Amino acid sequence: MSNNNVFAIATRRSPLALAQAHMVQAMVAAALGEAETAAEMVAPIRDYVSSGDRNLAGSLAEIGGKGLFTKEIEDALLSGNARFAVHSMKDMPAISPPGLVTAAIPRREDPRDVFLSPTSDSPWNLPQGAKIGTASVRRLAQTLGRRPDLKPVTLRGNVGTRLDKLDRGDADGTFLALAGLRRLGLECHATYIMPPEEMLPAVGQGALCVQAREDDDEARAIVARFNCPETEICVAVERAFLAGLDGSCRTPIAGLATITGGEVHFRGELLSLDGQERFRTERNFPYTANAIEEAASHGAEAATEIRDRAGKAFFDALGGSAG
Ligand SMILES: NCc1[nH]cc(CCC(=O)O)c1CC(=O)O
Repeated sequence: MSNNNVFAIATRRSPLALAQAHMVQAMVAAALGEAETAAEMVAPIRDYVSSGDRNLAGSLAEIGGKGLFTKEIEDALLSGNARFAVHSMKDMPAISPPGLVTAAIPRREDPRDVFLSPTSDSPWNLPQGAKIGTASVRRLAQTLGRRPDLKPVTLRGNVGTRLDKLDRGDADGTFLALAGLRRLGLECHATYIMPPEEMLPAVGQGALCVQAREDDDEARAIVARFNCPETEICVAVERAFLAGLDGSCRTPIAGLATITGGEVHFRGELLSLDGQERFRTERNFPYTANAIEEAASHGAEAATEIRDRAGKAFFDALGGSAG
């Protein structure tokens, strides 16, 4: 496993993944003290087609859930073909594969979801029985909870593909992460930014994960320079909450931590697939940089509370492993 001097960055080939990899490429060049014009030389981008991208039929849950979008890229790291990998934090499995670590979490982009529709200014104002296009069990449950009459349709594919499908009338409305739209320069397509009170985002949404080999001290030291301690704490709370509840994407789970005035504020929720059952909790605690484990313990404790309140029957009904 040779560490060549080039800091190659592995990524998926989708337009969003490439945009994110280019952002990290610029950060790596800056951390190395290189001019932006040298970025492609010092940190070339190597793109891979993931099994998640190859299997676009069916829902994520059916195909096999999280990990599908990360495996090929992680293999590139482990084999030494790349020094870094860039992932959406939202797509990361609960547990890091052996030999790899999250080496940096850059400052988070806006974590909120957006609603997109050619005809309606909000999901709540869609006509009776309208088609809502989403493959996300979380977004669907959160929507059906308030609008059980809406008809779910699958609208998978890259962000651009989904916008095309929406224009063609495959659905009357859909949801996307604001972060992704922004990174693609497509924010103008957003119809309505969902307040977290109306749609709590997915755990990790809007954050990036810069992964490296655990034993690659040189690579880890470089990206540590653009790690964002606040984002790291927020992601630690949210991911501990997710891990404590299930961690798969078959369960409608949402979680968002924010920091204001030196306080971490966390909200988490678990829903039934039809959104009719909903368990919410909150935690507030002082922000301390680097207190990752303490932050994670708040998320884990919030998960235990929700798990107890929901009860075994709730998880059995989901058919999940979170019994
Ligand atoms: N599930 C795919 C995925 N993974 C991360 C993002 C958005 C970017 C982010 O959350 O940082 C998206 C698309 C979407 O949900 O709209």
